[in-house]
Amino acid sequence: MDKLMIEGGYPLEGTVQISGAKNSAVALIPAAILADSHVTIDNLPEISDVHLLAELLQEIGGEVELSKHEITINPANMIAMPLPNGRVKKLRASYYLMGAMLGKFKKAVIGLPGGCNLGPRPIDQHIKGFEALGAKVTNEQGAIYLRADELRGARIYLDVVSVGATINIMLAAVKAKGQTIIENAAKEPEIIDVATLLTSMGARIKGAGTNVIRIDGVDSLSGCRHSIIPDRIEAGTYMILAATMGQKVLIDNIIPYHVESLIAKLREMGVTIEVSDDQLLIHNSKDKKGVDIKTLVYPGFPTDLQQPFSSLLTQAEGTSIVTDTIYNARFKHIDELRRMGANVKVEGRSAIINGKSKLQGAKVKASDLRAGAALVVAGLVADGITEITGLEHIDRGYANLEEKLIGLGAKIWREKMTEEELEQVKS
Ligand SMILES: CC(=O)N[C@H]1[C@@H](OP(=O)(O)OP(=O)(O)OC[C@H]2O[C@@H](n3ccc(=O)[nH]c3=O)[C@H](O)[C@@H]2O)O[C@H](CO)[C@@H](O)[C@@H]1O
Ligand SMILES: C=C(OP(=O)(O)O)C(=O)O
Repeated sequence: MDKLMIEGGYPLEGTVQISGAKNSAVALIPAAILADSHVTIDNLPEISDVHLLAELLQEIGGEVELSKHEITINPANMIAMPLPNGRVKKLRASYYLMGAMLGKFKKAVIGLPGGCNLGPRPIDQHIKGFEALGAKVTNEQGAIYLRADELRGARIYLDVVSVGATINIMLAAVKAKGQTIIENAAKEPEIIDVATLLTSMGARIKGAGTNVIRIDGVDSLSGCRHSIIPDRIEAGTYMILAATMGQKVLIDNIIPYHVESLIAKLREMGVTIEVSDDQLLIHNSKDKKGVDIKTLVYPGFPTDLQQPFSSLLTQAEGTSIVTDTIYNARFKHIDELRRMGANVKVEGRSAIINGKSKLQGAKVKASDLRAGAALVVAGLVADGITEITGLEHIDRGYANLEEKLIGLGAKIWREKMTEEELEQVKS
């Protein structure tokens, strides 16, 4: 097992290329199950979630060719093999196997998903959707059993705006008989990306990206080629890094419209941002002001950027309040930031950050993916060396992290953990 080492204090300058979106890729790969022939997906990010899903598709008989930035899936010989354990627990998006396999085979057995531990992450809205389409759903010893004689379109109102439930219901509904209407649907760009792939496969979907999605079921779906949208969360993380430690950083291969809430908050802090078609140029300012943020569903401020943004706020003057309305326990990075010298306390669903603090390198642990990103931001600005364990979380979502940061002038590298450190991780 490796740990990430950062020697802080070096300014960042240059260009960083943004990879394809993790949260699209992890839905597009399971969506390929629904096709009758080869589906090729490019602009694929090199992250562990993609590898895990490729292996899961192979477990059910898929032929998968995976190269650096492209995956081709031939679903022709797939079968409804139960996947109750193992890899499904290692990522969140394995829940999309429920919708895709139910849509294709009318049955599936899938273990409960893993993913970042951010407090309770129920899947009741996914199940409500599957049941409305005619599936019988039971939870037996931690695995979800789904079975339907026939899937029939239905009107489904989501009680909670959920990215996962919206996509999962789309996957189950595209081959159902008749029309499905998803009301109070999530509007994230990744939902549009999945709808675009399904439409290229022959599905009939209207309204993706709005809060009402209409799906007219079709009998069969064919193979196609699809290119993944840029990762707005990875882009946002580099924007935050640039605002923390950058001089002039160009964020390339990005859809600026997808990060408008972050652009607005960075400008409010005093950061200068030049926006063009698919690039953003960030000029850092030494005198940044603290701001308050509240995470909301898209197009609000994304919860996935709340953690790295907290690290930036430790470097801004004054008091900032960060409130997460999506997850009530997404503050595991705060204790680690305090160990590095940040003046932060958590009260209920908010973190109160008093800046500006001088951060000191320390041994810290990434408890989840974006907590890891928060610690990378803090490590780059801190004095001395920061050692980050829990890299398996960071590797789920950041493609070529060290390579990209070294390209910007950071001092960052991986080292093997010592026996003693491995023991501590296990205990
Ligand atoms: C793989 C993927 O795309 N992950 C993203 C997805 O996660 P995920 O799809 O799990 O997140 P959701 O949008 O479903 O969750 C939003 C909120 O709804 C709640 N909820 C959700 C489903 C449900 O059936 N019942 C319920 O109560 C959740 O607990 C949470 O409080 O969207 C989150 C919110 O933008 C992001 O943080 C994750 O990066
Ligand atoms: C919470 C996240 O991922 P997941 O839903 O895959 O755990 C994330 O990407 O920040």
